[in-house]
Parts: sequence; C-alpha cells; structure tokens
Amino acid sequence: YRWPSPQYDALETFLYEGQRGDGSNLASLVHPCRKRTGTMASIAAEWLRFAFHDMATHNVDDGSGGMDGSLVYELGRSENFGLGFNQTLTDFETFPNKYVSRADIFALGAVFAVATCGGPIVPYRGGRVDAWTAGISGTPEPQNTLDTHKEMFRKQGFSSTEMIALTACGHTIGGVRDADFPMLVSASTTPGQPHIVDFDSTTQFDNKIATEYLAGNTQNVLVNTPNTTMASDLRVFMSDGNQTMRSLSDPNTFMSQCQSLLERMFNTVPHGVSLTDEITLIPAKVWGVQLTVEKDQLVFKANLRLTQPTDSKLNMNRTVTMFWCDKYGDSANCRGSTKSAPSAKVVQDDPNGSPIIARMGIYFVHYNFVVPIQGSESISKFWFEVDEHNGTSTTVHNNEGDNYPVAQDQIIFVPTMSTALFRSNGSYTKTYTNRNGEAFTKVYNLTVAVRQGSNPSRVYASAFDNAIHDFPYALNTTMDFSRNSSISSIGGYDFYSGSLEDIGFQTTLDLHVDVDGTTYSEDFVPTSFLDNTPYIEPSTVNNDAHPVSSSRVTSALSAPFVAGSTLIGLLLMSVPLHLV
Ligand code: HEM
Repeated sequence: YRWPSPQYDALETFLYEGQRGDGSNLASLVHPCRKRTGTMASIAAEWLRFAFHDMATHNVDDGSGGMDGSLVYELGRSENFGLGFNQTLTDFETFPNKYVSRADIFALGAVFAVATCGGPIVPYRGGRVDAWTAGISGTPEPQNTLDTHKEMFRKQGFSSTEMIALTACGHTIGGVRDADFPMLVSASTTPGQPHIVDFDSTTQFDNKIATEYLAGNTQNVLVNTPNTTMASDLRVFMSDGNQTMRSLSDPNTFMSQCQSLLERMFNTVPHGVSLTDEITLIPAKVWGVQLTVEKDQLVFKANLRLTQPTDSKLNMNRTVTMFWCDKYGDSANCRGSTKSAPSAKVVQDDPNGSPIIARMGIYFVHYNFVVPIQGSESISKFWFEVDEHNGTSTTVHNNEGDNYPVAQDQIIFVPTMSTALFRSNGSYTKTYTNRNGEAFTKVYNLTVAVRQGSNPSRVYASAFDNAIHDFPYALNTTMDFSRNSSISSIGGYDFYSGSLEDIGFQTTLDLHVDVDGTTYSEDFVPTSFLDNTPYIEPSTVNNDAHPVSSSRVTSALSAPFVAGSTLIGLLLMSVPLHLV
C-alpha cells in the first residue's frame, strides 16, 4: 500500500470507520446487531439476505451475474418479495461512489451484518462492477424441490454440501414473516409490526441453527411446518443424512465454514471483474488532503489517523507534527529549510464506528492539520512525526520513505466559496419497483481556483454520482468553469465558477485544467462539505533553518527531531466525539 490509492483508501474507510469520508455512517445502521425501528426486524438478517439474493443470479456456466447490484432491478420478482428488501435498499442508497460500487456496499453491509451479530469477520475486497439492468432469476424459494435447489446452488458455484452449510450460515439470523409467507407464519396481532418467527432461538450469528435442528427442538418454520412443500430447510439440511449439520454443531467448525463460504459468496462476481486485494487496516492513514482557500488565505489541510487500543488511555502528551517541503523558490524540496506545524485539532472517533474495529479492540484518533501556505512557495510533499514524550523514540510516517506527494497545485477546489441548494421535484412513481418517493434536484454553484499566470485554455470537471435514489442511472457528466472576477485573487490564485445539477447523494468531482497542452487533475473531490465546512484556525508554521533532506526521514523510526520540542504547548487539543 502506498498513498494515495483512492479506491483502497475509500474501501478502507468504509470497512474500518464504517462510514463515508464525510462522516455519514453506514455501519451504525446495523451495529450493534440492531432491530429496525417499526418492524423490529433484524437489520443484519435483512442485509445478509440482500447480499445472497444479489449473488444468487450468478451462472457459473457462462460467467454472468453475481454480486453486481442487479438486485435493485429485481425486487418486483416473487423470489425477492418483502418489505425488508426495500428498506435495505434505502439503507444502502446514499453510500456508493466512484470507487465503491453499489455491489461493494451490499457486500460490505453483509460483512458488517455478520460481524456485528457475533459471527466471523469475513475478509472484504472491493472492485465489484454494477449492472444497470436486471439479471436472470434463480433465487431459491421454499416450494422448490431439492433437485431445483441443488441445481441453483451449482449454478451459483456451490456444491450440494456447501448448499447445506451456506443455508445454515444464512438462517442463523432473522426469520420468516407473516406477510411474505402467511402459510407458514400466523398473522401479526401488533398493528404496523410484522410477525417474524426467527429461524433459531437467538438473534446472534451462532450455530444454534444447527444444534437446535439436530436436537429436534428447532423453531425454524422452514423445518417443522406441516406444509411439507414449504419445508425447504428440512429437505436441504437432511439431504446428506445430516452429516453437514452434525459437523456444524461444533461452534468452531460453524464459524470457519461460514467465514469461508460467505467470503466466496460475497466474491462471486461476473466473469471478467477483478476484485481488489483484501482490505486490511492502514495503521497510520493520511486522508482529506487538500490545498484550498479559507477565509481569504491559501491553506493546506491534511489528516493523520492513528489507532488506539480501546483498553488503553490516549496519551494526551503526544505531539504529532506535520513537516513539508516547498514546491518553488529557494527551499523547494527542502533544499534550504523545512516547514513544520503542530496539529490544529485532535478528534477521537467512536470505538463503535464499525463492528470490525469494535471486534479488533481499537478506535481511531485523527490529527487534523491546517497550515497557511504562500502561493509563491506552495507545497511539494509532507510527512509526520509522532512524539509520545515518554522516552521512546519518535515515529515517522512518511509513506514508506517516499513522503506523501502533493501531485499538483494548478487547480484546487474551494468548498467554502461553493454552495448546494435542494430543489424539490414533488412526488413520483417508480416503474420497476413498488416504491414511491420524493425526488429532489441538488443545484451546485462551485468555485475552483487556478494558479495565476498559467493562462488555462479550459477549466472543467468530470462530475460523478452513482448514489441515486433507486439507482436508475449514474450521473457522469462534464461541466465547465468560467473566470469569476467578482472574487479578487488570493495567494496567487484566480477563481473560476460553474454550476451543476444532480439528483443523487454523493457528487464527486475530478477537476481538470488544461495549460499549454498539459492537463492537471485533482481526482475524487467530495462535495459533502461546501460553505458549511467547519472552520479550523490554521496552526503557526515553524521554519526549520537546518536543512532536512527528505532522505533524512526515510526510516520508519528516527531519533527525536529537533523542531519537535519547540512545539509542545502549541498543540491545541479539543476532543469532540465523532457523532454517528
Ligand atoms: C434453499 C435455499 C434457501 C431458501 C429456500 C431460503 C428461503 C428463505 C425464506 C423463505 C426466508 C423468509 C423470508 C421472508 O419471510 O420474507 C428466508 C430468510 C432469510 N434467508 Fe434464506 N433461503 C435459502 C438460503 C439462504 C442463504 C444461502 C442465505 C445466506 C447465506 C440466506 C439468508 C437468509 C436470511 C438472513 C434470512 C432472514 C431475513 C430476515 O429476517 O429479514 N438464505 N430465506
């Protein structure tokens, strides 16, 4: 892993922080093993079933289908019937983006669902590619014969034995609803709340589904119904003489079997789609890096995310210092001097931000940096030093020795001079699902800044949004900016403005400027915070006259750094909890 890797970074933030870059949390919808307000259904069960039904259209024979998000166009089918699907779709709708597909979100939701209810942590990869039309049908229904089920699972890529185990892994959470299967479950007596008969006696992801079945005291209505046509779990579970179910009565076997089968289920994708590496924790993560203008000043913003064990106290004496090199002038690339500044703010995350880190026993501490930058000097690269002030040596985070590069400074986004207004479109009816909804148009007025003197031939952006209600299509468009001379130049930058309309939730921009035949680009710029960006006062900059070459900091650990000691006491500590 080397920074920046925007796809890996975005997937990692989702998996370990449970949320989008703007702090909107997906994991907290399901964690800790929550029931849905109103229906009191297990949200985890709804999410896991959703992933199964999205995957179930895979066909090993021709490599089509799989986890491709096509389920959203298949909800009208009887095999995908139920309010739980529609509510799950609403849960997921706002989260996909350019680097995290809708199907990646479905798989991620299922990983959260299993982990938060006490199941295994299923290794997670991204890179699924979304379909924009319905796939083939093929999701098992209880009235199908055993042979039909075996053939359906074979097509999905699972053997008859794996069919038994995978169904047990799915049916350890959730249950059957009266409205969906009135022949199996008696009508609810509580208005507005379905009658759900759980598959086993716990809401946890455990092997009670197997042990209660073997003991003959299961409450699973797909086993002990007098309507034998509908007793699909009974037919499936006993199809190998109960051999697989007996093996699953060992809790460790159950967990490891479910972990590997669910991993395969989540990674079942159409032929030709290649998934990313497994997303593992980035111990010291750089995020939110931005050169911009705030309060009439050119500033550079960056954040360093460190991990903290939940069972230990955060060291309040710790200082985290950002160092950087100028891009232009006498000190370009730290030839003459190196600049540094302490963090402007420290934010401790909720230890329950994601069920994955909750289980790992860690949470995140973010060191936010905001520093003023002279346009004539700019910034070429940066790195961090962490000093615990407890006698241990200083830790350097420098991107495996390369330092963190600031790729370009020709075009920068200025969120604080940009706005988004919501315009309601009234109500409308979908054609391909049974849902009704309100639609809106988000009208953006966006401002970017371009380095003075570059005389650009074109200033523009590619706008992308695939988080659109009901996923009818993705916004994928180009917009142009024109010189906005009503804003006077700041820090060596001229301002350009443009407008854009979107009906989705997650517009991101790739900014471009064409200068002398070269295109400079800033990739994947979020628009979630604009003129409402929380302001952080920039830190005071230290100019270290002692030349520090970048090779000075290539090791992971280095001796205490001279400038560090002058910074203690300057550190502004404020510790609000990130609300979920
Ligand atoms: C022969 C195969 C299968 C059949 C016939 C089947 C059938 C069913 C049925 C009838 C329900 C009740 C749905 C409702 O009342 O709305 C259900 C629920 C569920 N199924 Fe399956 N299923 C099968 C395999 C699987 C697999 C492989 C998984 C995942 C690995 C899975 C996960 C779930 C979950 C989590 C629920 C509970 C949903 C909730 O409570 O909202 N099922 N299944």
